[in-house]
Amino acid sequence: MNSLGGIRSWPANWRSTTALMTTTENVRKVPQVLTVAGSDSGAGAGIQADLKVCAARGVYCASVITAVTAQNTRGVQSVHLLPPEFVSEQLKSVLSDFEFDVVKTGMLPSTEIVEVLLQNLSDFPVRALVVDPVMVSTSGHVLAGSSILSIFRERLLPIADIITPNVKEASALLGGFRIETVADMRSAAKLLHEMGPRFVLVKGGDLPDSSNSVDVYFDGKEFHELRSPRVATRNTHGTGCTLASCIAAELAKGSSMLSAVKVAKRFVDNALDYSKDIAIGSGMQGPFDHFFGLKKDPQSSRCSIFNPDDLFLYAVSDSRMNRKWNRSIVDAVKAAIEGGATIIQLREKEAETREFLEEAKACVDICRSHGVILLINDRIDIALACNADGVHVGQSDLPVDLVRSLLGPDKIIGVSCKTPEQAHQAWKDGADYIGSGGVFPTNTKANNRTIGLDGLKEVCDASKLPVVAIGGIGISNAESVMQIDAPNLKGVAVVSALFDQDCVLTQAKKLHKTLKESKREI
Ligand SMILES: Cc1ncc(COP(=O)(O)OP(=O)(O)O)c(N)n1
Ligand SMILES: Cc1ncsc1CCOP(=O)(O)O
Repeated sequence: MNSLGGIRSWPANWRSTTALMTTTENVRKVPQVLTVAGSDSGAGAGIQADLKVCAARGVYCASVITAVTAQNTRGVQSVHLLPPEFVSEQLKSVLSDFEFDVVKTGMLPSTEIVEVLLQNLSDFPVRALVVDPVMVSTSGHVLAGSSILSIFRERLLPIADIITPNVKEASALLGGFRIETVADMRSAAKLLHEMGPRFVLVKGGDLPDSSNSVDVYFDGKEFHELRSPRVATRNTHGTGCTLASCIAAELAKGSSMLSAVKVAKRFVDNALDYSKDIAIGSGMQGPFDHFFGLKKDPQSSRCSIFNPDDLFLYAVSDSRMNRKWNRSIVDAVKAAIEGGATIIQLREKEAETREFLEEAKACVDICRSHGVILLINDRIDIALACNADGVHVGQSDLPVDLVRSLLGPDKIIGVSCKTPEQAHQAWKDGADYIGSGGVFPTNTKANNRTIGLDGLKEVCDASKLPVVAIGGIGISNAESVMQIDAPNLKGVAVVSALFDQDCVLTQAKKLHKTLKESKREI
């Protein structure tokens, strides 16, 4: 928090000071979040959603209730505000006892309740504050009126680490600022940032006419547009609370802010997708299932953190090239990420196991701090030992179904496929994506049959999984790959175009720009 005192070392000391540390022998400190929000009797949003999200993400969550709503899938029938003194009693009770890593706020329905929250946060400082400025329910019911706007602007936002308004809330906080486009969202994020929060996430789910939902993240210097395909479902009640409490949970576990936001967005997207057909209640806004990640059905619930758009610029490392250019894997990976790589694979064919493990661990740290996925080529043992996000295997490596049983439901598995039959098998065996190529001739992999753009298209057409193209791809031909007519082709995987180059950072930036200018964007 910015000015209420307490620990103010974000983000440099964040990892080292939080979460999971053993305080004395046999005592384990569990990451802890406090949610200060309203109760939803239908349990899709509010306190109930926050508790479920934290449980699903492995974080303890305590709850201070500000209001009780009579609410179901048809809407909000009635709201009962708790007396501010009693909200204060609850706050004192838990803040004086627990060591919260993060406080997350939801429905703060009156100025008096915001006042008691501010007073208690001043008395009991916490490390981070996530503010979801809840104002109107999904069904259109006002949950916090315009009277709270000035205390939000003047006193709550300045001490928030991140605020997560939707476009209507952002507009209200900015006195009616019109937000109709992603460009408007960027302007709004900038103006909100000037009010004092360290990070701003403006959620664009309510913007019309886009097949993607775009959220705009601003850290005071840089913007990130986080896109995901819209899920056609009535079960969207509670998405805002879920996103904010997942951010809080990930921060409590030690994530950087960008990583927490990316994981939270994927969590919401995957929960919506998993739950799109469930039927709870008879109204227009159904709840979704926060515990999809715990289900064991291999086809539907595996990839709790995998977003196919991450395949956009897939950087595959190569030890020979790093040696040739005299740089470490870690430096190469860092430069690739800084240049725009959206996923990293360590493909170190000649590395000694022990040395590879140490390098892989360092790369995991870098990737986590940037919110970028890291996969290991072929080596299931290294992937498990360094807790990578998953593996990429070929047709002559361990079979995918066995890899899945070794890695469990949450890890990402990619598999190389040159034919429609292999693509179908990969899906049946529980892979998350396929890599298809060599699209063009390459010197990086010996004796590798080239399948061309036509072969790639055939594989994409047959694949139920997202596809990334590989083999001989670089700045000069990336556009021709992205322009093949295949909606599941999500990006390109490259080795030499990034790593057999003088400057990885420059090449990654150029390739990222080329891909963005070609047909598909994330
Ligand atoms: C994204 C991606 N696609 C394909 C490959 C090739 O993997 P594989 O067939 O296992 O060959 P090797 O990489 O082991 O030579 C890949 N690595 N990444
Ligand atoms: C690993 C792999 N699998 C198919 S082609 C290939 C090599 C890709 O390397 P480059 O991007 O340098 O052509």
